[in-house]
Amino acid sequence: MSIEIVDSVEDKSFDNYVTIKLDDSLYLFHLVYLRDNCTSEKSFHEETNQRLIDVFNDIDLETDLNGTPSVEGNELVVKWHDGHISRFTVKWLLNHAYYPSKNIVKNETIKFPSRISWDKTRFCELKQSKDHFKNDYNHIHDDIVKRNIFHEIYQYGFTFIENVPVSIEATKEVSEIISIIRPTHYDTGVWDFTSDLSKKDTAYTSLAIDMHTDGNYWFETPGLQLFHLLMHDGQGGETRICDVAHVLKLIQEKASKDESWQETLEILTNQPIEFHQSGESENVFFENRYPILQIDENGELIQCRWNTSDRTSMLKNNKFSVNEIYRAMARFNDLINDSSNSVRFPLAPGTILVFDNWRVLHARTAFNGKRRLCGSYLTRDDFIARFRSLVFKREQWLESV
Ligand SMILES: C[N+](C)(C)CCCC[C@H](N)C(=O)O
Ligand SMILES: O=C(O)CCC(=O)C(=O)O
Repeated sequence: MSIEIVDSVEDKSFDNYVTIKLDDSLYLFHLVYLRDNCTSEKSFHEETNQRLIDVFNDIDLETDLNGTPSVEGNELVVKWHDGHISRFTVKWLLNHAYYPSKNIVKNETIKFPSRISWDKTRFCELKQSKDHFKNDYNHIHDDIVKRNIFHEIYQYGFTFIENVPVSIEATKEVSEIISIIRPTHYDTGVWDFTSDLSKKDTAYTSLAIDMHTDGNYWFETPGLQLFHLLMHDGQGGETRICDVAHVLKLIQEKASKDESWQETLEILTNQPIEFHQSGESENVFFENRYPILQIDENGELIQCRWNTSDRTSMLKNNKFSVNEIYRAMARFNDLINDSSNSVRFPLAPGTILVFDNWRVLHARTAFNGKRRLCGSYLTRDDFIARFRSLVFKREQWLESV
């Protein structure tokens, strides 16, 4: 595919551009964009994959954005008036084309596997199938490479790892294989708790806790959460989980047919709700800037923040009437607790449950007897970064940054 320069302006600073013809299509690149993204040794650090030239501080924006484009071999070459020379391959130009956009790399190879939402029926099908959620501690590194653990957490929002030694050490080991343990005031590492109110939170009691995500009172809510039951010599204490990605689809489906559900969706995705953690006198946490459901421009779930026990009693800076807010919350609560949308199972020593705390709600039934649960909060960025490096070869990724 050969490059043909169709048009260019080269002496008007930010307004400079070059229009090229590639494969019978026209693409326009502003010269400031090409200068900023020059891949020459002087402009870009090959090993760290970072810019070396700061286009805003290192060059004179009035004169150094002026350049003369030409074609040499099969590369677009820009000779800048300060003497610097940039060269761009056809693949780079197509991959970075933005006017119009034609991102050949991202469309074809640099996409994460799709997320797969589930209800109770789908959960049971997956759980009963022989090739889902059957990760084994003794083969954990194979299970990671065989596209299970990381893929299941990313695609389904949770997974199980079996045959884990019933210990804090093994739980820490598994946590650190998956991501980096997020230290908090509960514990700087793997937390190990029982119903002794050692921390002033109902998790440290034997009370039931309804469906919730943890850490809604933090700006940085825990990305993943990991549970490993160490022992329980009583009844109850069962876990329930629900996929909010699935519940969001149900709400969107209802909203597409019913105005009152449109308002419900509007409230859930736009009304900021306040959360707090005030049980500990020396640590009082509070966050009030986010709605129950954050969704992206495609209507996909970014994050759910829900916890009836940690929600504050304040509803003052409202975008909606209080009665409508409660109606919307009640509808959400009904859906997440609907037995067709949630599953219930006992945790068991030796089996780790790890889940996406931005997507999967969890709950606990009341219990009696001595119960010891350990686990960890895991950072989300490091999980996604490790997952990305499993899914993409670095060179694939480099072409798209
Ligand atoms: C997990 N661990 C027992 C350490 C803390 C539990 C904190 C629960 C808190 N109400 C929240 O929802 O964030
Ligand atoms: O005790 C459990 O099973 C879980 C407690 C809980 O929900 C939490 O720690 O967030």
